Amino acid sequence: MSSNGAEKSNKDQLGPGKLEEMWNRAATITKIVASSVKISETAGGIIKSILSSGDLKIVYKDGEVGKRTDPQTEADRSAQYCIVNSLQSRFKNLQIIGEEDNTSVSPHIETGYLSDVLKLDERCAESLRNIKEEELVVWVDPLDGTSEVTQAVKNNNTALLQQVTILIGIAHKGRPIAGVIHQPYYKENGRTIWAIQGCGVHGIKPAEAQQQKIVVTTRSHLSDTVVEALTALKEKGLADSVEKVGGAGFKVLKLLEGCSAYVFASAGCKKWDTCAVDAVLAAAGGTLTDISGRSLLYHADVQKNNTGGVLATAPWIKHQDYVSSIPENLKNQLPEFNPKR
Ligand SMILES: Nc1ncnc2c1ncn2[C@@H]1O[C@H](COP(=O)(O)O)[C@@H](OP(=O)(O)O)[C@H]1O
Ligand SMILES: [Mg+2]
Repeated sequence: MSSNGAEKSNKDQLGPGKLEEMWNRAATITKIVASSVKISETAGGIIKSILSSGDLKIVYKDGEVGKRTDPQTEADRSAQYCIVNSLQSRFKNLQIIGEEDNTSVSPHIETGYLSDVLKLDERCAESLRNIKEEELVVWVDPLDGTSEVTQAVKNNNTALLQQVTILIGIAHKGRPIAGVIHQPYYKENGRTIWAIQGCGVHGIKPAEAQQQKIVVTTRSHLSDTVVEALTALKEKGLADSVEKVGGAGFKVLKLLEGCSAYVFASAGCKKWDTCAVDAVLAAAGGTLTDISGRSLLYHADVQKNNTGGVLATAPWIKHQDYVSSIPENLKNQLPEFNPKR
């Protein structure tokens, strides 16, 4: 499915000459984000079509039978193929690291892009505009919330599907500078949220400060350490209630919609789960670190697991209040993972 829908509608509005001129003038980071928005939406369509077939072709990437926590479906594989190959076909020197193997029974390439991103190009700082393709690392989670997908299909619980997101994060010198989050089951047609450092967040209006402090956490990877962290936050008045929802992408969207913090005091979350949401949340004024308050690093050779856990807070929250309230013994159990650079 080479869908050129965005290009077609862009041409209608701007004319092909103008569009080409904008593309040629745009910085590399702008072009990658403009393409990633469209690619994530095409990957979302692929996921929807596989899920509607009901045949997920599940394999497990971990554990003994009966204890497995890390499933992979045909939707994960096909979405990954589309994202990685579409980006690579246009940006040959990009380093791309995806959650899944790059195989699929139904290969799709997307060549379109969103012209609205190009319109923001001039707002990009010169330091970002000068970054070369080969200096960037792209972290791809083709389907965040895979456990929720398998349960949604098994139990015919379609409400769980809104927790699915597609995440494309772009890092430079180990820090996230841009991100795309596509939520295919948001209302009828899905939505895409994207951000480039210094150019704001698009596709959502971040919520203002709230009275209630609602903390979001995992629904499928709960552990004793997560429970201990949540208990400590409740005692300090930083968690009036707790919502268990799937996926790093969906949890950060909840932070942009009024929840106060995303707490995962455990080690299973990976760099592809956090890179895009780290960039989007930072652009909105929020913060994502490990549970000890250390920034996460996204160099190509970094350890993939976020062994220090994940702690993210909404734009209106003082991040340090949450960091300080996590018990020290938990911080010691989830040690520093970042190599000294
Ligand atoms: N113990 C664990 N084992 C495997 N993956 C884990 C995990 N804990 C967290 N994750 C990954 O972190 C992401 C968010 O998890 P959660 O919804 O539990 O907060 C999920 O990404 P995927 O859905 O892309 O696999 C999930 O697989
Ligand atoms: Mg994920």
